[in-house]
Parts: sequence; C-alpha cells; structure tokens
Amino acid sequence: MNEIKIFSPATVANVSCGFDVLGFCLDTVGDEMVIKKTQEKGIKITKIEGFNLPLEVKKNVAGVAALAIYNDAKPECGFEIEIYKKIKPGSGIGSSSASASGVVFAINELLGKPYSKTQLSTFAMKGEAVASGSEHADNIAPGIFGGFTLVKSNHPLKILELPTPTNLYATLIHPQIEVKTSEARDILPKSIPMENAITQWSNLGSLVHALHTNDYHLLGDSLQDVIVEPYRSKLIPHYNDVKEAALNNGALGCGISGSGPSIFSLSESLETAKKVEKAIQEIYSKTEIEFYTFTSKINADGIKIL
Ligand SMILES: Nc1ncnc2c1ncn2[C@@H]1O[C@H](COP(=O)(O)OP(=O)(O)O)[C@@H](O)[C@H]1O
Ligand SMILES: N[C@@H](CCOP(=O)(O)O)C(=O)O
Repeated sequence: MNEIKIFSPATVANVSCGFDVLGFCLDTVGDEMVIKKTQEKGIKITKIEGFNLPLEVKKNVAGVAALAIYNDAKPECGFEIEIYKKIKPGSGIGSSSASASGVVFAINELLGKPYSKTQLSTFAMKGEAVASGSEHADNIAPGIFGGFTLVKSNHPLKILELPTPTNLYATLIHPQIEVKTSEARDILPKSIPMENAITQWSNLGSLVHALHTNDYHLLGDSLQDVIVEPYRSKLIPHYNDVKEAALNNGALGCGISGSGPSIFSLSESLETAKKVEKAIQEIYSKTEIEFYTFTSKINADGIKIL
C-alpha cells in the first residue's frame, strides 16, 4: 500500500472532572487526510483545505507528528500529507489532535503497522505540543484508541481504555470564536485549594466507576469541574446559560469541551439529545454569535480507514 485515506475524528478532552487525562471520541465530525509514500525521503505537506494552516512541516501539528514517527522508523521512503480540515482550529474538539493522531496512524499503516497505539500516541503528542505548548494525550488517546480513555501517566505514557457507553449521545455547540488551547492553559492557576482537589478527584473516580457499572446518572452527576471551568467559562460567551438550558432539557451533564469554546453535554437518548440541541441553539440564536451544533454517539473505533 502506497497511499491511504483516513477519517480522523473530533474528540472531547477533559470531560469536566478529568483535566488533561479523560477524553472520548466522536463520530460525526472529523478531518480527512491522505498520506502517500514517496521515493524522495522526508515529510512534505502538499495540500491543506478547509482552514488556513501552515504548510511548513515544523509549524504544522501534523508535520511535527509525522517527523516524530519518521525519525524513529527511518524508512527508505518519504511521505506526502494532504489535510482536508473540517474541525475548526481552536474549537475545543481536538482540531490539532485530529491532525497529529491521523498522520501517525496513516504512516503506521503504510509502514505495515510496526508501532502500538501507545507508541503512536507518543509520536502524536509531539505534534500537540506545537498547538498547546505541552504534550498532553487526552485528545490523542481517544482518537487513536477510540471510545473513552484515561491517561494514567505521561512518562512513560500509559493509557487506560475505559468502557465505552454505547447508548449515550454527545451534543456539542461550537460558538464560532477561537480559543487557543495554549492561551486557555496560560490562565489556569498553578496551585489549587485542597478542598477543590478532593472534589475533583472524587468526581473523576465516580465517573470511572459509572462507566464500569453503566450508571449514566452517576456519570452525569460526576460531570462537575471545580478547578478549570471557573477560569475558562469566562472565555465562552453565555456558557452558564447554555449549561442551564442543557440540564433543564434532560442532559445528564454538561461542561467545557477541551479548552473550549465548544460545550458538550451527554444525554441517554437521541430524543433528549435533540431536545437539548434545540434548547442550546436558542441561547446563541438571540445573539450575534455564529455557532454550529451537532449530536454524536461515542465512537468506539477512533480513526477509520476510508
Ligand atoms: N494541522 C493542524 N490542525 C489544527 N491546528 C493546527 C495544525 N497545525 C497547527 N495548528 C495550530 O494549532 C492551534 C489549534 O490547536 P488548538 O488550539 O489545540 O485547537 P483545538 O482546541 O481545536 O485542538 C491553532 O493555533 C492552529 O493554528
Ligand atoms: N487538556 C487540554 C485539552 C485541550 O483540548 P482541545 O480540544 O481544546 O485541544 C486542555 O484543556 O488544555
């Protein structure tokens, strides 16, 4: 195989109480990428459609991730990358991660799959650092592994695959403003009150237990964030109104998707998810802010070959 086309899905990181460790994969929105083997060695980005992103390899998340796997594998070929971007950069649904994860997945396929999913994640994290200034795996892991994942440790990287809730629906609203992950990280406190830490890890543990016991109401009750949300919600217009509308219309829980500005909610039926989607749309419809919404099941498979 000398060429491959893939779908690299959007992802929701943090999931309220799991800053930098929890994440889940979506299936409705994602980027497409085409990776081709070349006789000429090295990495080239030959086409980017959708959003204005750098073609320069070392300035593009996909290019840096591709260089990471390429320099480790030292193949007798090179690779050309085409990115057909659907996930708006700075969206909070893993735009940078979709590029980084997708390209390492594709190169691994073209090399005959010599690397594990964990090894691929370490290469992709190098790309994430271009976007956010740090090598976090909470978007990358669900993209590469699929489903719900928890990053147990970064050094060495250890990713836990949590049970994937098959009958939950994620509804997202993306106000069309950009919140760069790097900026949304800079505003966070360097230390936190012990009381808040206890509440946060209590919710994280409860959420993991809820996934293992299919207790979706406990899962919803665990979607609380007393550490990051108080700072980042200020970057998202009408955040509290959207959250209230989602919960009042039957959502199990609601929170900031990744570093924002996207907001996610989880519902246990498509009917409820659509009711939530309608209610949160009405919040922004009363403003000048452009937005889009979508509902997605949790994608158990992650990146797909097209
Ligand atoms: N291939 C790429 N895909 C997405 N963003 C990229 C890419 N290459 C570089 N970037 C930069 O990374 C930032 C987007 O990453 P990030 O802020 O994490 O957005 P998101 O929250 O959607 O992941 C933007 O500044 C964008 O210019
Ligand atoms: N843990 C990261 C997650 C960033 O997610 P993204 O979808 O906004 O890239 C953070 O919160 O900084």
